[in-house]
Amino acid sequence: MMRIAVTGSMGQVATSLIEQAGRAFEIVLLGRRVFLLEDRKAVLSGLRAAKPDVVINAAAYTAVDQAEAEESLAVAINGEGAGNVAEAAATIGAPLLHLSTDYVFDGALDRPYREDDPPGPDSAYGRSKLLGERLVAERCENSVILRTAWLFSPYGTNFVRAMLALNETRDEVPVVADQRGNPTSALDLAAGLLAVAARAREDASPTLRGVFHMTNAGKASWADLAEAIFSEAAKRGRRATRVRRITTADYPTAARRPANSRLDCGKLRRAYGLALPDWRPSLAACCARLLA
Ligand SMILES: NC(=O)C1=CN([C@@H]2O[C@H](COP(=O)(O)OP(=O)(O)OC[C@H]3O[C@@H](n4cnc5c(N)ncnc54)[C@H](OP(=O)(O)O)[C@@H]3O)[C@@H](O)[C@H]2O)C=CC1
Ligand SMILES: Cc1cn([C@H]2C[C@H](O)[C@@H](COP(=O)(O)OP(=O)(O)O[C@H]3O[C@@H](C)C(=O)[C@@H](O)[C@H]3O)O2)c(=O)[nH]c1=O
Repeated sequence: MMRIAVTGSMGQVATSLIEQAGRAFEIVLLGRRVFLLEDRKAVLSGLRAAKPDVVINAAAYTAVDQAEAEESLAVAINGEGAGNVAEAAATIGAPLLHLSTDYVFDGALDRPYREDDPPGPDSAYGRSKLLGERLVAERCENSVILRTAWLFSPYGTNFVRAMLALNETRDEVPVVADQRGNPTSALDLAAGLLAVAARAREDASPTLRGVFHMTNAGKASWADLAEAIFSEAAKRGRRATRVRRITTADYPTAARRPANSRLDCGKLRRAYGLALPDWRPSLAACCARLLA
């Protein structure tokens, strides 16, 4: 059975990988208790001891607003830390799947971003993730960098869980309507990552390496997503919370987020024959679980 070492034991993606792997893949979780990404030697000895066929780096500093005040920590984990994982994966000879984000783009384009569009992050989190992409590409040729976006799942911290918590007490919630992206189920993403891992292990062709976008199909603004979440809640007899559609200027945050961060996933479909489904049924399934 294929053995996959996953960094980030309690994270949304790591937990979703465990759920989707079932009995088909053996997942070895390497959480913070095993090593910190910043600790180069510990990363190498931890990955060496795990003896994986493939490594998935799902660990990261993901607190977007907090990163503005802690950029050096975000860079140490998402930049240098990702580089440490890449160096270790190259040393042990395992292909690496590394996760990155739509926030590497500034959001000025008015179409979905392609892999070769120039990045230009406006946030500390985005800059730290872009450095991670560069170090992974430099230090591990045998790597696949997968940019995803707007993750939701029954696990961890995410926008869907935040909205369902607000639904318990609020009749109306203001939500920004002028940032557009691709809401993505971490469970759908995990299924896609396992398919990429299996293929990447068998086939080292250059067309299967490099940067790829992987999100659910379909776009939304945060306000659209909130409306869909509250509609799922109302269907199940919960409060009918309304969304007040506001602008980014009406909702000041420490970090600047892209106005458009939709990702074009055509390259993944052409190279790997993979496309994730529309976000709406996956959102409904996630809400059904959280509201059960
Ligand atoms: N969430 C989102 O909306 C998006 C996420 N991504 C990317 O996807 C990946 C996974 O994200 P997600 O699962 O949501 O993240 P989470 O925040 O849910 O989990 C991240 C995990 O990283 C681990 N971690 C944090 N700091 C360190 C450290 N210093 N050393 C080792 N491990 C550490 C933690 O592991 P432990 O459990 O052991 O404490 C934590 O559970 C990340 O690369 C992220 O940038 C990309 C786009 C969107
Ligand atoms: C909670 C809340 C947020 N918002 C806005 C703030 C922000 O512009 C937007 C999203 O807010 P959040 O802070 O929940 O999401 P954010 O942390 O920006 O999510 C990002 O996380 C990182 C890890 C990624 O890589 C990105 O792809 C993306 O998923 O919604 C509202 O308008 N109303 C609200 O009640």
